[in-house]
Amino acid sequence: MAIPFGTEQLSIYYGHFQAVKQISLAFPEASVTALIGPSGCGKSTFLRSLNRMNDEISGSRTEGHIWMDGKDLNEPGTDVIKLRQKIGMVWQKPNPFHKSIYNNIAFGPRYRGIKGKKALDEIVEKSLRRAALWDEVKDRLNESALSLSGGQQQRLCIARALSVDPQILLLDEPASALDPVSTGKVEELISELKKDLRIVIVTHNMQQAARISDYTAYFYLGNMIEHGDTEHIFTNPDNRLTQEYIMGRFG
Ligand SMILES: Nc1ncnc2c1ncn2[C@@H]1O[C@H](COP(=O)(O)OP(=O)(O)OP(=O)(O)O)[C@@H](O)[C@H]1O
Repeated sequence: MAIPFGTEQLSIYYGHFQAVKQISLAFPEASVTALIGPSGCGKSTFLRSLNRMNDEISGSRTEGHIWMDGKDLNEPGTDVIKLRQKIGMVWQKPNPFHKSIYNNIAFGPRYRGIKGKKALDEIVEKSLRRAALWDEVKDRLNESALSLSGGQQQRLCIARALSVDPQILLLDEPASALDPVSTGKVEELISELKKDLRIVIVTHNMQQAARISDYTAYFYLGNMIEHGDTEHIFTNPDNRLTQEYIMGRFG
């Protein structure tokens, strides 16, 4: 199968319960794909499976394929640590390490074997600049990351994911815990980052999905009901279920 990055017939179970049902979805480069749908429809489970994070949940099982550059990431021999460097993840609640701002960013590169101060300084600056946080923190790099505001902490988590040069960024409701100003900054950042990355975002915020995504997939009860250009999904969806959700008639 020649999908640069995407799933083929992906199913995910918790015990006997099937949370994700045979979803095939490709993620084009330099684009944002939004996963939308009512609570419990399988968005986060699907998102977490893309870098094999869902495997960490005991009792979960994934069937089908996750393709990246011709390799099936769902194969048992996959090195998940390396995989998670290529496919970074940012969670709903900012979760910086209890370390300095600098060491949050330097952690991943050090783990990969980069030890020199100059090289680490460069990565820290570059990652913070890419996450639009450098100007706000450049004079306090040795302070605790926990001294930052919630919105700054979330951009720090994005910078941390960027520090190991991922090709793909998975974002699970990254702005839902943030105030409108911080949300705007994260949205601007996503639009900037997509120039170099594939981004997949779970969001409950329809306006946000419409604003920042190029493609939208609508999930319902573990099925992907519809997928296509965001403009099409939001203005003239093919499926009645998608339309009802977008119009706020349920969910
Ligand atoms: N660890 C788990 N163990 C058992 N079932 C789970 C687990 N995590 C999720 N589920 C179930 O899988 C289904 C999909 O959950 P998931 O969190 O992926 O949905 P979601 O669309 O992301 O929901 P939300 O929008 O509320 O975050 C739900 O029925 C949920 O109860």
